[in-house]
Amino acid sequence: MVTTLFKDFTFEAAHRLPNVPEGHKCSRLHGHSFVVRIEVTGEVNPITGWVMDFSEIKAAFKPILDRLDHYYLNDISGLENPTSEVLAHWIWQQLKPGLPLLSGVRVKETCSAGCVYKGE
Ligand SMILES: Nc1nc2c(c(=O)[nH]1)N=C([C@H](O)[C@H](O)COP(=O)(O)OP(=O)(O)OP(=O)(O)O)CN2
Ligand SMILES: [Zn+2]
Repeated sequence: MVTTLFKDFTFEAAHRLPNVPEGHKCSRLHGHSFVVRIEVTGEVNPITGWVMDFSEIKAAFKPILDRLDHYYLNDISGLENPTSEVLAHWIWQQLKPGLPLLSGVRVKETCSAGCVYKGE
């Protein structure tokens, strides 16, 4: 049986979007309480009853979370234009080598807006 697990993380960060049209509100410095959902897809082990321990997802994501929480995202290499889309792709690239079962990265900037990246 194959299932998809998810684990949600939150972090606070500031950003601005440098490539939006002049006068766009997002060209100004502002912050979000970002919510990131990490999804992992795999076979359920018949003995443990899980694909992997949720704590393994937490451990894999922690070093990445620590690079984002309470930082100015534009200062991070690869996040010079930190849209939700760019951030989701960046997180995927950082996380996939250490979490091969990764199947999705969802980034929510606000309660009503965000994106999902599921690999190329
Ligand atoms: N496709 C994208 N569009 C926008 C992004 C993005 O990353 N990808 N980002 C922004 C801004 O960062 C903005 O802070 C969030 O956008 P928005 O949903 O417009 O924010 P509001 O809370 O002001 O939304 P309302 O529903 O209008 O209150 C913009 N667009
Ligand atoms: Zn924003």
